Amino acid sequence: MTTPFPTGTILGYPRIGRRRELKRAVEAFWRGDIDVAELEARAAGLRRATRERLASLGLGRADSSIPESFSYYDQVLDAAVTVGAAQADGLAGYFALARGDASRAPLEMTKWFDSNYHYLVPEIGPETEFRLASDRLVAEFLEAKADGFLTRPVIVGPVTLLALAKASDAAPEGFRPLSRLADVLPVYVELLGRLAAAGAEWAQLDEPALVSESLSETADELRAAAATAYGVLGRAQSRPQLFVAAPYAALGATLATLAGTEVEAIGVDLVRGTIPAEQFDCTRDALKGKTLVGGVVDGHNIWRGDLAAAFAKLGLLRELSPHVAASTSTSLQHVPHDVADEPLLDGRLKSWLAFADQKVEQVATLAKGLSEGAAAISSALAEASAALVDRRDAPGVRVPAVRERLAGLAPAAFSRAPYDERVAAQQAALDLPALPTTTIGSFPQTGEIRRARAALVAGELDAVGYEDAMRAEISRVVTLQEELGLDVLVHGEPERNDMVQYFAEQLDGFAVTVNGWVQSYGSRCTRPSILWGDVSRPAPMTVEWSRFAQSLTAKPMKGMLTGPVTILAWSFVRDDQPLGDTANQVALALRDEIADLEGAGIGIVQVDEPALRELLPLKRADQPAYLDWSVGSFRLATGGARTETQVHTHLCYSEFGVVIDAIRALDADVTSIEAARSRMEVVHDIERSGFDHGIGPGVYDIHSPRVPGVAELTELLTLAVATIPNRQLWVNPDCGLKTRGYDETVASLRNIVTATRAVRERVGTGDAVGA
Ligand SMILES: CN1c2c(nc(N)[nH]c2=O)NC[C@@H]1CNc1ccc(C(=O)N[C@@H](CCC(=O)N[C@@H](CCC(=O)N[C@@H](CCC(=O)O)C(=O)O)C(=O)O)C(=O)O)cc1
Ligand SMILES: N[C@@H](CCS)C(=O)O
Ligand SMILES: [Zn+2]
Repeated sequence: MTTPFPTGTILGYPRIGRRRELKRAVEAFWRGDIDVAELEARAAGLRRATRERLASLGLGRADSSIPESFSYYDQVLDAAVTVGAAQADGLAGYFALARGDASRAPLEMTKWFDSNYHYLVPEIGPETEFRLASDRLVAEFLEAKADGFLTRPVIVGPVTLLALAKASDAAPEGFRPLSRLADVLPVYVELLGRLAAAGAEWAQLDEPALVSESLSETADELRAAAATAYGVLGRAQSRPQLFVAAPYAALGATLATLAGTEVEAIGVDLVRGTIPAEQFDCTRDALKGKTLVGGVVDGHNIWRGDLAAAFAKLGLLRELSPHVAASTSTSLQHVPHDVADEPLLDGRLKSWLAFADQKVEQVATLAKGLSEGAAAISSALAEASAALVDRRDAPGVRVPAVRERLAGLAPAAFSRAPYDERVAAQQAALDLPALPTTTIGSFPQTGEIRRARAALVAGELDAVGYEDAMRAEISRVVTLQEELGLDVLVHGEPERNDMVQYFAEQLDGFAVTVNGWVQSYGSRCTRPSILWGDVSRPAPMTVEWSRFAQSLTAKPMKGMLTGPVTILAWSFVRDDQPLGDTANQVALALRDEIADLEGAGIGIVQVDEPALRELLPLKRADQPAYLDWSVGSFRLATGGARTETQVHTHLCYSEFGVVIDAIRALDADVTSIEAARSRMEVVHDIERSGFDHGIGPGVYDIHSPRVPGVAELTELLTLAVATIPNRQLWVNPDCGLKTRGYDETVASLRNIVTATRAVRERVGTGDAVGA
């Protein structure tokens, strides 16, 4: 006797904890403060609290509507470990895969679709031996069952796992992990068998790869892989009913492909995607009693949204299948826990918002509407609609002065002097050697710095005391860099809680949260700001810190800003106007900041855009328009810089090749990018692309506690100088140093300077770009 799919569910829930309990437990384990049993006990406590919470918000205890979506670090790593594609000896071994240890480098990390979450990239080759190597998913299901919950285990599906993996070092040229699909499927079959034996009635397989057009596989290849995979899993002898979820964009023709297999439920993202009318006929025939799970509540964003419109979308789905369920468009891992947990947010703003818990309630409301009819939820729909109207007309949402300034911009505002002219002017203004060394901006955010900020927030330290502490830290960092012999210095960003939130706190049009933590990767979290109104800059934001830092040294001090695209990407952004319009408002604020930095004697300004790749739409047809506005907003921010001001930008977590044209179009004088984990593979992309501005491929992987040795660094730099003209090359770490400790940072930077000097001697001292 099979049970139907629940009428309301979510694809996943935040796992870090309302007060970041998981972060604290995992980091305590890494420090050796607690043992593995204590870590497991705390994680189990968190899972229990989550199930209870979800039940209290309206999901059922016994109908498989609560997803079992916990992870100690990352869901892709979990799937890789489960099928034996990554070897982990216990939890310590699992974390070593993620973070590296004395004997091995960590797995590469990259963006999860178009979110600000990062997953670990499994390495799979012809030699990979798949086997069911972990029973964690079964154990967590049984843990829930023992507490009286019938939950729905969630795992990354086989197509996505392989499509996101990279070829192992041992693999021959051109090898693609997806070619191992037939070999990994028996492991999934075995896992499903174990889940069925444990009593699971439904299992969820996450297959976001099926919606992406940014992977190396074509849509046809992914569709064929889906047909194979779910053909096999659907025919498994003993298994729970299968729910295949395809979040993050439209599933397109693959919906019909999945419908043609024996899976029982299919999840479609109806926030980012639609089902075109022409697909209706063929899909309706194929669906044959399957449940269509409509992702109509936005898992990406925190707006309360148009609940009536969401309900109407579910009504349309009913034309395809009589079995329709309401869900979130993606896992809720991308949003914070609870609006009610924000004591400092303005009440009116709060009424426009829905965090994870409110979204669960929205799903429960929609499910009630599906079961009992629209009349049963009419007051909830009307309240959500009223909040939308209130938001549209509220003060600050549309500010005439901001809009008039943007409307009056001339095309010249988006361009600087020709590059050659800039190189000559910068050469005259700066005195840099070949292969100049620099860092990306932040130095370690020590406990002392964070405690000082916490004390300021708590009112235990006044503004003067806080500023003194930050100035002392800046002085230490400047002295350290001079001692190390770095060429272009930074002030270290100690005063920034986060590279986006710091700016959001000072710009009009933004609100910030107190407890709105969202997992970024592993134990690291951010509190994305809420961009709700028109943006403007009431006062300079960074100038006094940079002026102070420059006063301490004769070397050039880089001013440090976060670019408009990244500020948008890492905030929750208003959804009532095109992103490009909002980005240009932020850009104008940054443009004014750059002018003020120049006025304070700063000759190099870095405008970080690590999220440029992240917002790239998954569908190719949408990419040109995105690149147009994103590049445009960066150029608007930097277009007012003087010819002799050297504009840097920095990107991390991107496959450089994918955004090379956009990087070129940014027209920054110098671009630093992440490259160390992939052992400088990127220099070949740079060479092939003919990129001719300054470029700093990272030589130090700052996501790992490992200190790179002089020999290893020399090897990386030798590779770089052999491939890229010396005059273009800069030497820097992959990214900022804020997550590292001082000992490893000092040792690594010392090695970088030593290796650079050795390579400089070997290659001669041709001028650097802008030197
Ligand atoms: C560079 N990246 C960033 C992304 N997104 C951002 N918004 N910002 C980024 O920098 N995305 C991609 C990448 C990689 N991602 C990250 C994300 C997060 C971190 C990180 O180190 N996060 C910190 C929290 C940072 C922060 O907000 N700090 C605040 C609050 C500090 C705090 O926790 N205070 C304690 C009290 C103090 C104490 O006793 O220690 C408390 O509240 O309990 C601050 O500094 O004021 C994290 O810990 O997760 C890195 C890369
Ligand atoms: N300037 C920032 C960039 C991070 S992507 C930092 O150094 O932390
Ligand atoms: Zn970075």
